[in-house]
Amino acid sequence: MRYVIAPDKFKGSLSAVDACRAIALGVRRADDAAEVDEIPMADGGEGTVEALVTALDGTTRTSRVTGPLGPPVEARFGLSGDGRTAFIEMAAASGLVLVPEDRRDPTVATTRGTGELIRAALDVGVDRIVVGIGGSATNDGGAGMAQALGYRLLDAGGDDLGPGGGPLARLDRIDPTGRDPRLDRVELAVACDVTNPLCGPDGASAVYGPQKGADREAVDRLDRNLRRLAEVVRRDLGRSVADLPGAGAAGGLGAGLVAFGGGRLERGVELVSRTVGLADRLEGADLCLTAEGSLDEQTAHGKTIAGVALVARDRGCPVIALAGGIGPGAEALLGSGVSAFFSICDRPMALREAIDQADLLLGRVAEQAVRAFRSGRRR
Ligand SMILES: Nc1ncnc2c1ncn2[C@@H]1O[C@H](COP(=O)(O)OP(=O)(O)OP(=O)(O)O)[C@@H](O)[C@H]1O
Ligand SMILES: O=C(O)[C@H](O)CO
Repeated sequence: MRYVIAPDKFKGSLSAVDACRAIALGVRRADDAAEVDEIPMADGGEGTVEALVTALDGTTRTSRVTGPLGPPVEARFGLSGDGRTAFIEMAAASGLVLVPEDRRDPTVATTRGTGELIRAALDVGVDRIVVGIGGSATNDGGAGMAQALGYRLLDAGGDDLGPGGGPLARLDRIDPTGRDPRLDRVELAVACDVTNPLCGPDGASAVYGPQKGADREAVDRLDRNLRRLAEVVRRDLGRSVADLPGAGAAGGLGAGLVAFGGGRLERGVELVSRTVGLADRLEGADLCLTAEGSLDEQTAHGKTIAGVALVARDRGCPVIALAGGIGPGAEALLGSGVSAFFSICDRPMALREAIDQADLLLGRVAEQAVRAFRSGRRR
């Protein structure tokens, strides 16, 4: 039988590549004639570059860029095997994981490093850039990225704004004169991990500000500032960005990539699925195994497992989902292409233990799931 293995990462325990490997071992134990296609998946957040580079036989490069709080970080980006497409993950340059918990502050954290990574990709001469956005430390609407790409964001006195979502309160006008002209020659595809709009109760600041260290007062201020940015963008650049689904991903970087880079926003898992050719690879497959660290109501709303299941359903391929933890609302997946889901935990255990043994546990449950599937088929 032919199996497609298309898991996301298990945050904190396994990368998507590791998860593929663990599941494949289990599948082969249950079916020694198994034909296995391993496709590491991602939703735009952390792990996106690794998944795409692996799926497309690409290579990686490292660039020294401005970190979220200023001091430089070494950030990795990917190139497809043919060198035509670059894969960037905003979290590599401007991610929350780069900032210790007690220093998280989206009023000062900047996306400048992400803009510098885009410049590094332009230096390579690619004609398409895929930017995965999510897992950010920032809430600056892509202002820092814009500055790295040559835009000037000016206050009423004609001074350039400093880094972060805070200074946007003083934004008076945007001067695009110094914009990197190479942006006109590339296609910018943006893989968003969420579909939130830029502002308001469902916007970037209100929903994701607190996890980045914003208190109530800061959330209100950041929300007003992003609204101001959207107004000035509309007036000076002629683009309406605030209400696009995904505009509020990565602290409004979604909106910024459309406004300053002419990007197109897409749900991350859909863009990744298309880029790795998931639909074609599912054609004629007997079973798809997908997985993610945690499976709950959110998963059903467009995260990796749900996205993989939709593509598989279109191809008539049954899907079994495996997860570290299963939370309330997971049943919603059963109506959208997932035949069954299982937790990898085979007895009551602490999270630490489940994380430490994730590859072993994942392989075991994959093996049992395939045994059950095959015995059902034989009847
Ligand atoms: N091996 C494991 N066993 C049990 N639970 C795990 C394991 N690995 C991860 N988890 C749980 O899954 C959670 C992370 O879920 P997941 O990997 O789906 O990331 P996420 O935050 O939903 O990712 P993203 O926002 O990038 O989509 C962890 O906080 C942990 O509770
Ligand atoms: O970075 C963030 O703000 C969240 O991951 C949502 O995109």
